[in-house]
Amino acid sequence: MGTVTDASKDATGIAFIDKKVTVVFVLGGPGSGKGTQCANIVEHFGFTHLSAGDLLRAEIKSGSENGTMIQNMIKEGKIVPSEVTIKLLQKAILDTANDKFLIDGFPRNEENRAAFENVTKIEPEFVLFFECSEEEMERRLLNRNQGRDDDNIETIRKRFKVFMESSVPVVEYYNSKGKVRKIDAARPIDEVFDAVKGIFSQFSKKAT
Ligand SMILES: Nc1ncnc2c1ncn2[C@@H]1O[C@H](COP(=O)(O)OP(=O)(O)OP(=O)(O)O)[C@@H](O)[C@H]1O
Ligand SMILES: Nc1ccn([C@H]2C[C@H](O)[C@@H](COP(=O)(O)O)O2)c(=O)n1
Ligand SMILES: [Mg+2]
Repeated sequence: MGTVTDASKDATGIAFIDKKVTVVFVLGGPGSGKGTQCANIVEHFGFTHLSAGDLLRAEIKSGSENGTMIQNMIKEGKIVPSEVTIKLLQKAILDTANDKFLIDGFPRNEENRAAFENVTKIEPEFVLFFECSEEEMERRLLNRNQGRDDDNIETIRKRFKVFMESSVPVVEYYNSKGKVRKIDAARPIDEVFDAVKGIFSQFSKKAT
């Protein structure tokens, strides 16, 4: 892991990422199975999974000064300002002694994408994109039963709208750079992972 000194910290006190890392962005609609497949990739290929949504939910629980703002935005299905999310991602990357990261649910809009690139100078290796119909995603979210504030039909519909309007353009941006690896995520979990494995074959398998 790279050395972090005061001189390498930015104006917000967060250190620059001065270690060489491999980053894969994992994108897809709400409920497309990003978290489920990231857990499989971690187990088989030794990546560290950073879910932007999980980091934001942990920030709410921690009692941070941004907690109420984040909670309100998540309840409304809106995207939290990039500076907040990027700071959490930077800290997680620096605090982890691994050099391979799955960044799940980020970048969610053009602001996320451009700010991450400007601040961290990290280019993703590729973007893993889970494609699934809204009908199937809605069914999965309503059955998830993890007590998430945003897994109710009203917020789910708002999340779908934000995904189409703000997140799909980010996928299109990376597609124009030849970086998107698209997966049919409507199939059963094991079949989706078979397709994911093919894409990750360039990374060595974790020793068991
Ligand atoms: N291929 C699949 N077939 C059926 N159910 C699935 C599949 N993949 C995931 N699920 C289930 O669907 C629900 C949503 O999956 P998951 O949490 O992985 O989605 P997500 O893309 O991370 O969603 P979010 O964006 O809301 O965090 C979970 O209950 C999970 O067990
Ligand atoms: N880059 C991000 C990622 C997530 N959020 C907020 C808004 C999402 O609806 C919510 C849940 O994310 P998920 O767990 O479904 O990936 O978290 C955000 O503002 N910015
Ligand atoms: Mg998730």
